Amino acid sequence: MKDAPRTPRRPARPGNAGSPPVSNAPGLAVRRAAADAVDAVLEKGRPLEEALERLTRDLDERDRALARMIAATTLRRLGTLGAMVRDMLERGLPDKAGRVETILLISAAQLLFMDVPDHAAVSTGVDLAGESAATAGFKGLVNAVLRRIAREGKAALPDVPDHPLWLMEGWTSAYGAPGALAISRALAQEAGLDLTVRTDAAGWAEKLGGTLLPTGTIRLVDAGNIIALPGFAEGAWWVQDAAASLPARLLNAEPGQRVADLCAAPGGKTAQLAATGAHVVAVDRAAPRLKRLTENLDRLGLTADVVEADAASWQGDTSGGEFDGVLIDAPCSATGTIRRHPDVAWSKAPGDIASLGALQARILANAAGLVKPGGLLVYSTCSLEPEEGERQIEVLLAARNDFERVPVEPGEAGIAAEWINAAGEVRTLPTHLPHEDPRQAGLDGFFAARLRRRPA
Ligand SMILES: C[S@@+](CC[C@H](N)C(=O)[O-])C[C@H]1O[C@@H](n2cnc3c(N)ncnc32)[C@H](O)[C@@H]1O
Repeated sequence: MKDAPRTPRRPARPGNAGSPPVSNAPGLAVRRAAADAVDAVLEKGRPLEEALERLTRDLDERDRALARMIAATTLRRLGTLGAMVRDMLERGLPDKAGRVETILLISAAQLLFMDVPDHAAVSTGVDLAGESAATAGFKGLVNAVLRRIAREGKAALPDVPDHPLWLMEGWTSAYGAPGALAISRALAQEAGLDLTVRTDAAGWAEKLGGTLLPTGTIRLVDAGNIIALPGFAEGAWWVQDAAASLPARLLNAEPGQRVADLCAAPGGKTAQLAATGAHVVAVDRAAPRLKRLTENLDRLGLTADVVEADAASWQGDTSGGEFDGVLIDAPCSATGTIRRHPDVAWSKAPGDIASLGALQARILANAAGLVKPGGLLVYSTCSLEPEEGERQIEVLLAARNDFERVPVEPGEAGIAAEWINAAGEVRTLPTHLPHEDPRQAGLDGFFAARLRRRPA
């Protein structure tokens, strides 16, 4: 999803040469992994999940989950944590402080936002500083700052956005200043787990103890181990945010129709389309992700033709010419999914929006040629940035006067009127579907437009 070169967010740090021996004190390996994962995101632009997989390989399941929670919480609340740490460090940190800042951030995340005893958060932070020659000299400072945060921090959380300035500026120009702040606050909350079911959504909601949303999605809070939940093994449902379930439904695919799902892996939308009885061709350029798509379809007992190809140049399969429907779930910045992937806010840079936008335009232009006259084209992204959504459709419609929008109607697929923009396109926001319990609230930020190729 991201090919652009990264600019390190902070200067590279000295290595650990000559460091004191690495300790195996309880809880320390977890914090070390969390700190390394945060550094991998902030300094190298690596995806958090990829970094954690590598760094937590030797931990047991419980410690892996704790390391993930510490790193994700740190990234989710990074604006607040950074401001707090800076406030507490009256004279700032010298350049040679190495990763003292990361140690302070992950420890403050535990103190302020997690159910970790204060003494454990402070002592593991101090021990972590003591592990490296570059940071050992700051143990006293780490101890003092963390004790002060434990004492005073919760009552004095800085009121700052948790997301980088360039994203806040983009959201302000798209959604207004109050809208951008509300989006940032909503994105700082951890999302519940949403499931799309094949049939009997109400019955499965009851069996799983979840809430049935207007879109037909089941929302779970504290779901635990997904594969142990009823219905997983028999393929009754799959994980998919409520907003992510909308684009495929806008295609209104019917049994016997030929439908192309471009940028299909790992197959959440392919499964939806295949479940309608349509003949689905699923296209993606990433072979490992297509393998996951095939495994997912197998578990669900669904079938699709699977094609490894570049959607910007794929000319269709040989079996039947143009398609009744084409869905594009384009590669994008994924800023709409920051609740679930807090690293996205910090691993992306403004240049990514431009380069992804260029790829999206090429895929959209090619896909338009695959739709038969009278057929539908749905274009979607999980991005909050209009450059990856609304602007792409404007450009396509300016170039292809044989296409027109088919506006989305309120109530269609459970879509609320406030999720539809003036052009009749879906624009969901993390502030939508409000609920007093933040784990029950919100939608991923998605854009979806439905177009028809005019009949010949
Ligand atoms: C947002 S994800 C798709 C999610 C998927 N539709 C689902 O619902 O599970 C975007 C996908 O686009 C694929 N992709 C990126 N560039 C592509 C290209 N030029 N051609 C085809 N697929 C591409 C990526 O491999 C990735 O799987």
